Amino acid sequence: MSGIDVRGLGKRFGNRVAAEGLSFHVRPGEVFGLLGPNGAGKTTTVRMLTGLLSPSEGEAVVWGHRADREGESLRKVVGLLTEQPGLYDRLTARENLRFFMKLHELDEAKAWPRIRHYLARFGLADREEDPVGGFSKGMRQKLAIVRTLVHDPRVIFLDEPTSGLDPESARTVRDAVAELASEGRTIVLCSHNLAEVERLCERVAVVKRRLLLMGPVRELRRAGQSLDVRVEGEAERYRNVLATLPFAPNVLVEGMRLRVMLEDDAHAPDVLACLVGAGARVHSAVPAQRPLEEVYLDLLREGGA
Ligand SMILES: Nc1ncnc2c1ncn2[C@@H]1O[C@H](COP(=O)(O)OP(=O)(O)OP(=O)(O)O)[C@@H](O)[C@H]1O
Repeated sequence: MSGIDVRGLGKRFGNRVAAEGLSFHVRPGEVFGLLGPNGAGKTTTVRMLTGLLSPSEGEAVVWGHRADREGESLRKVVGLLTEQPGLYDRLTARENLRFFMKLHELDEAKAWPRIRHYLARFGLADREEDPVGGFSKGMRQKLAIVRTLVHDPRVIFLDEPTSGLDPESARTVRDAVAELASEGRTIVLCSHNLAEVERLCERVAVVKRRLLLMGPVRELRRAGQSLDVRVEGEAERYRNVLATLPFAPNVLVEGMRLRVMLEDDAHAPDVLACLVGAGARVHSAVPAQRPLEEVYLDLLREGGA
């Protein structure tokens, strides 16, 4: 089966629970975001899904291979970009890539055209013969991504792929990620860059040992929608009257502005009627979606231990 299927996956290190009860499915062609604060268990999860760590509970099937039992066949279909990709400084870019081609027992003649395509894609075509020791941080990161792709993996795990890249290089990487997904590959992106996750991922899972929330990015943002109202005079005086509404919206006040958090935007007219009924002169009312970052931080504040 293609994609990733995770059921009740968990890992303990001694008494410490790094992950528990994780269940989710990622489709082919999907870019799936794995979010969570430091120490939430993302790396542990990725290591289990790539066969590097055996789970304490549950199971994962990655592109048809049981992650805990079929390590060898799994490695053929999975590419992993870790946070600190080890490249050999004394070797050239080409020698580094050849080393990994050998590990994967690839037919070099067949693989090079594809690899050269990626080198060109990431602006490294003319650096093939240069020792990696002289590469900038960004060039190393891009070479590490090319290395992740040497064996043409169907499932790609990317841990902070744009970390240390300048905006232009970050965009090249984002475009490449979208392209790889459009070719039908499954991509799991671990990132603390929520704007990037918002741009690239269709769905995200927020983890903190367990799964706190999972869903399409669009829906998560909708859950964080608000109505930004500008009134005449101090907005503070309307705070109490809004609190009497049956759906009791959460209200932030700043000068003449009220930010009214709504669970359902069908309540927006009730909010406005209530304000006008209380004598407010409303200058503007604009529906706004909160950025994923705010929704995420709220979730972690409220969220499970
Ligand atoms: N090999 C290990 N031995 C003992 N504890 C470990 C080991 N690997 C991870 N842990 C623990 O498991 C928990 C989850 O760590 P993990 O690295 O998976 O988090 P993360 O979400 O990837 O964090 P970050 O965003 O900081 O990279 C942490 O408490 C960590 O100390």
